[in-house]
Amino acid sequence: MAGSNEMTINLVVLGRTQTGKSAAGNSLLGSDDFESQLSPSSVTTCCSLGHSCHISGITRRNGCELALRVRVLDTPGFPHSSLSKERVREMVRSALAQHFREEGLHLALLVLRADLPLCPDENEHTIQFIQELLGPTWKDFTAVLLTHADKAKEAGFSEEAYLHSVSSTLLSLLSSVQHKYVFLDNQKSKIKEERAIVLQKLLNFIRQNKYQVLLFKHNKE
Ligand SMILES: Nc1nc2c(ncn2[C@@H]2O[C@H](COP(=O)(O)OP(=O)(O)OP(=O)(O)O)[C@@H](O)[C@H]2O)c(=O)[nH]1
Repeated sequence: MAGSNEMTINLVVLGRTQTGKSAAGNSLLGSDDFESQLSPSSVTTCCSLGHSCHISGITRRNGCELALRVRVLDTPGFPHSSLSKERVREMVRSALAQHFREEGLHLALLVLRADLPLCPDENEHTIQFIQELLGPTWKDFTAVLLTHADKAKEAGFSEEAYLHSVSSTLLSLLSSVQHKYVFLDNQKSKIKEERAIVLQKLLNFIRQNKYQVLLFKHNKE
């Protein structure tokens, strides 16, 4: 994960199609690596890895500034408009093994839209999908990324008011991942300061989990 004065964090974005996974990946990387667009069918059809350049001013170790490097694996959504659940799962599993086999995965980001309710059936399928991918310790390695925070704000919700109004399904999901969640406005988060705030929150989650990583084995497709 780290040289003497640098640190790399490995992330994967997972979730339903059109929730803003690719946009979130771009926000975290500060780039346009991933194709992100509004579409009536799923845009992302394969996994791809993007990495940021070295970012300064985010984190320190023993009083010394570390250059942070972020790697993000973008994935096709689940459910997907043209790929089966099994196909998406195998593609993601194989990409996790290919890209994070040596260094491991620090954090999976479950991407949900803050402006849409999370319903029990959808939640159940998503959790099952993540559990199948990450295994029994998935809760330690998962944080929720609430995209479209701008829309929730436009509708008059502060973060606090939002959390008072959300479905019990989302509240219980947030509780099961030890309240590791971040609101994200993908329109704004390429701004340096906004991006730094989000990255610092993710680093705190990784620190809370003692910098542990999930390792993946190659499996024959
Ligand atoms: N207003 C707003 N729009 C967003 C936000 N995040 C994503 N979008 C828009 O949502 C649409 C879908 O975003 P994508 O990044 O392509 O979503 P995805 O989950 O990768 O989509 P698929 O690859 O089709 O599964 C695009 O038009 C984005 O600009 C956000 O935080 N706020």
